[in-house]
Amino acid sequence: MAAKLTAEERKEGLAGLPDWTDVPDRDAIRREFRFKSFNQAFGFMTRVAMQAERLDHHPEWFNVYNRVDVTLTTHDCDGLSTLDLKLARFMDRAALATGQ
Ligand SMILES: C[C@H](O)[C@H](O)[C@H]1CNC2=NC(N)=NC(=O)C2=N1
Repeated sequence: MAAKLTAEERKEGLAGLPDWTDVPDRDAIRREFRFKSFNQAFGFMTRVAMQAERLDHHPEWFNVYNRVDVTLTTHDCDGLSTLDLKLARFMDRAALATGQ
């Protein structure tokens, strides 16, 4: 089971993820991705979905047309774990590769 990050690990991890922000009243992070089209947004979601299955770690997300709002947290430890940092980094790379 994924362990909750310590305050130090959380700070270090988030330093490398400047586009992600803390969710108020929840130990979670969020980012809003915007693409040129629904096709690009859904392509991004498809790549992320396959990685989420590989990691056995799944995003909370909401899509409208070209927008994908993502919240990451680990239900198993009721907070942020290394899996959230991993998935956030993957999403940042996938968004760049999609041509955001
Ligand atoms: C049984 C299964 O491995 C767990 O429910 C996994 C699946 N995906 C998950 N995703 C997220 N975000 N948090 C979890 O704690 C989690 N747990």
